Amino acid sequence: MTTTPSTQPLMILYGSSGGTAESVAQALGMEASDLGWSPTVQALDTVDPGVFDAAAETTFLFCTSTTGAGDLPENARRFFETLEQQPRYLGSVRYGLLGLGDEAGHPHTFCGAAHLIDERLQDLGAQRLGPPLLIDTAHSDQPETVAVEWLRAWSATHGAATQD
Ligand SMILES: Cc1cc2nc3c(=O)[nH]c(=O)nc-3n(C[C@H](O)[C@H](O)[C@H](O)COP(=O)(O)O)c2cc1C
Repeated sequence: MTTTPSTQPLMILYGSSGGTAESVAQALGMEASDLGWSPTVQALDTVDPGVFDAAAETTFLFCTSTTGAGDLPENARRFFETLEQQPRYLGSVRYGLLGLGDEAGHPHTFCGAAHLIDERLQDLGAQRLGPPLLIDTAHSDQPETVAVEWLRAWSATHGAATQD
């Protein structure tokens, strides 16, 4: 538990093909509550880039696996296609990023979807808060635990209590 609770909204948006990134996102949401955030957890296909209209008061956390050869999961595609077709300036958007992938199985496209999301958001002016966490799920029995530990450190650095 943090000693300086905040009520800053944290919107956790996930892309997942087989459910692992979804499970990680749910674990992040539960931990984020304990850390004093006001989190929501949603699949990327349940929202559109209009969510960025709330960027002044909301911090975003993207969590995605990779499919194909470095591709976005199906449920993350429409969101980023819309953003590409109807680009908008994201200068007030602050986000954290988690990628899940298989480094040995896909060495050239490891966490490619997370990198795609990162490039698109930064191209539009968004600011990433800290380095992304890239989890090799082929060598991690507990990606949820790894992600939650990362969130504690990330939140201590980038949580509302540290922002003016
Ligand atoms: C068909 C398929 C293609 C994949 N391609 C990649 C890839 O290009 N890069 C990567 O890092 N991981 C790749 N992976 C690994 C998944 O991203 C990884 O297993 C992840 O944990 C799956 O999470 P999910 O259940 O949320 O989709 C692939 C997995 C499958 C089944």
